[in-house]
Amino acid sequence: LALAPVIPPASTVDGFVQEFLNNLNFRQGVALSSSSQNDRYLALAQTVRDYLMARWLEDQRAQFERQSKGVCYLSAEYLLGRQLDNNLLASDLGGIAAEAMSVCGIDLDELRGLEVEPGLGNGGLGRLAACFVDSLATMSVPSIGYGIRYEYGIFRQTFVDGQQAEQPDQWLALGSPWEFPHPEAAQIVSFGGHTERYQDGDVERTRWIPAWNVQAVPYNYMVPGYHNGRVNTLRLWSAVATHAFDLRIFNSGDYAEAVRAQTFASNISKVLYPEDSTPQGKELRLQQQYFFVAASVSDFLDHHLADGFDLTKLPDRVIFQLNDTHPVIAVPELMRVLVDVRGLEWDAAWEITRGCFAYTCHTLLPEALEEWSVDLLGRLLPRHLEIIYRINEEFLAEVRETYGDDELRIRNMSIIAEHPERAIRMAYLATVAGAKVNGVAELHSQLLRDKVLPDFAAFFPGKFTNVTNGVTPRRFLRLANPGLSSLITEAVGPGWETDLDRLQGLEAYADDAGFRTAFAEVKAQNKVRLRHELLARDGLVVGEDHLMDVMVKRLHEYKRQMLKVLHIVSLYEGIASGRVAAAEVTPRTFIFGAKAAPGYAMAKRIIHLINAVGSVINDDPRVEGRLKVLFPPNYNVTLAERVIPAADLSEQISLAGKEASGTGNMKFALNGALTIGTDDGANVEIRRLVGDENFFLFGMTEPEVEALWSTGYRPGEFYQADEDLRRALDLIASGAFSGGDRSTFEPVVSNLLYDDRFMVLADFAEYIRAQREVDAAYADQDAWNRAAILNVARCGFFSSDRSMRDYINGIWHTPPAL
Ligand SMILES: CCc1ccc([C@H](C)CC(=O)N[C@@H]2O[C@H](CO)[C@@H](O)[C@H](O)[C@H]2O)cc1
Repeated sequence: LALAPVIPPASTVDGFVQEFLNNLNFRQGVALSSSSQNDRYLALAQTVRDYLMARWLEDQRAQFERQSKGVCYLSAEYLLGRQLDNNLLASDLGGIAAEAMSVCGIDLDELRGLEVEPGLGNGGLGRLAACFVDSLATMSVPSIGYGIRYEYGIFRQTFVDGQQAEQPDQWLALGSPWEFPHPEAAQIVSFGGHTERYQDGDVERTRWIPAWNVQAVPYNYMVPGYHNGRVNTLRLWSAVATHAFDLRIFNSGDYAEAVRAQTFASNISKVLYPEDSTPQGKELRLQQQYFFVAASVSDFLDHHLADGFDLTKLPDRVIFQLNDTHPVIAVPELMRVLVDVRGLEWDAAWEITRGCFAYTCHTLLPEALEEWSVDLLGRLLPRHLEIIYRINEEFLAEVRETYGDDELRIRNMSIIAEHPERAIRMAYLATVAGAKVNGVAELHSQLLRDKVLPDFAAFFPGKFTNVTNGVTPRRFLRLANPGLSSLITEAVGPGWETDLDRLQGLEAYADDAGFRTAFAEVKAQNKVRLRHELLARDGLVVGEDHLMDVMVKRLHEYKRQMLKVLHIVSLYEGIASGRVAAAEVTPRTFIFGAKAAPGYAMAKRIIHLINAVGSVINDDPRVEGRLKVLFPPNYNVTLAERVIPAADLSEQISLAGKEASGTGNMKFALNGALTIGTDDGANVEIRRLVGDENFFLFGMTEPEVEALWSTGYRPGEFYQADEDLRRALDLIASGAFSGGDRSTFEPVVSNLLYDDRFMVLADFAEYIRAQREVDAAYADQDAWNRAAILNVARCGFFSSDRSMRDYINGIWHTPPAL
């Protein structure tokens, strides 16, 4: 019986109904007649799980048996989005489920609306991890995603008087049907304490005497492949105390003390840090990083290697991909386990370790590169500090061998920064230990080599590479845009979902008037759907037959939401002043979606300004029907799936050299929106593939930005020289959007006039020029739709499956196990 295969339920409507009712009755413990909507949703989720379970268990067994090389993706964030529809799509059960639910008198649509998305990430990095694990499963690549099961994900954003307010994200409150706890596979993770040397025969060894421990309890999530019968695992760790409750203290009446250990421990996986660019250097953050990394490394060594596995062969068995610097403490952790626990020699252990890691950098902002103070790291992880010191010593010895006593270079390349305080440069540690280091778009990887880590690029020839990001076409095209998906299938046949280059087949249809009409109809339908969504969700009214001008991404000054605001204010000022006839302005609805890190004051002011501008414009009869500014709160994956298919214009307007890649830009292009953008991140590759004529390029290039910066950038000069710019800034400064109170947005205006680190004023004129081209182009709907179809046809490259192929061929060497 033990070896008997697990039989999934019958893939028939009756089979599904039976399974559903079983779950409702026996798992939820309710009868259909008395069941709540949430009971029905949970039972539905459990039923879909049951259909995927057999594949999952078989896959786990087969992966262990095969012992072929696999990927362990280490990420502090996974922005998964809702699971129900994706799992129904992957298992091709959508039709059966809808029918089965109607047999039970249930509206599947209502149930899918109940799902709370797991917001276990901030933005680009977290969503990319989710797209990558989806592609790895769909490509049958042996892999495990490891991360943290935060009790509270990214905060829920609401607006109070137009200002961002944050509420805790209680995503687990109504149960989480997609997770499987495995307390039996818990790992012990230690912290603090000290190290001591001891003699082991003629070998001097080190042992770590920790001060305290916690348990890491794994929760498994299914990652189903698309129509390939495969299910990979995402294992997220939750922290609990080793001794949850002290009865003796409880009986002494000190209840808080009795559970202090539990509270202390569970704090580790309590909440996601909402920063996505500036590390706060908080101890709890380092605890979180070490917690999931230590649990993951031990989990893999303990549960995924065949008995008697020869650890020197580990690099042929696994690659740990470091999703930015957040999991880099895994490097000294593997060294500790190999040397202190498994008893290997240092050199043998280092040989293994540097063959097992690769590092992806996701940023260009110097302030986003993590550094941990030697004090903090030494106190929390004393053994790891020792190991990092030795790694650095041996590395600098090699540097010295190559360059001699070039002290400046030594200091510049040292993993240990000396000023302002002694700190560990985590990006340097990742680069020294990683077999490969990659950026996430060609320009980004070039700048990594030339500007961010030039010494390392010179010292480690062949180590630096590029893998341009991608997005999963299952969620962001097939699921989010069913209208366009069926048009594509009609045109190029089925199968493009797992072979996105087949979109090229659409090229010919760009010249087919009938297809253009059908395409335009789909876009119009998606706009109607969004109109209903925003009205129901936030009471926001999308303009009829408006150009949908969309900017959705985290709020950050380098992404330049302020440039978008100045464009809107400039249009409004033109009409309000009577200088421009309203009829001359292309009717536009501007949609913003953006969360600001709670501690990022300027970002929060800009959110306030966007809402303030919106409420004035939306209530001004002079621009009625011409300009609309909508800012639905709490932008997340679910809202993205609604907004992106309805967009005409995708705003990718960061200062050149600042956005590592962007992935929203890819999702918009694949959904038939045209991009207005700078030559930054992956915009460069999008423009190259879709053609200059199908892309609205503007602004300085990265070298021009460098040149202007180095010659001294004086934003005030641009203000003086550009009348439109001056009028727009003056209108904001006048208090026109703050009830006449000039002080409200003064900090935003003066920051642009006297600092403007991301050169909003310098690129304004060019941006306005490009926006006028957009107006002109949009006036010819047929030409616009032709360009939009060509964007879809030429963006198959931006599938995360292609990204995975690049990682597999260039970094991991983990061929699919078919
Ligand atoms: C420690 C604070 C912190 C947290 C997250 C991050 C991330 C690296 C920020 C991030 O999400 N970067 C984005 O990663 C995407 C996926 O590669 C890129 O497409 C975006 O350009 C990049 O901003 C930096 C610093």
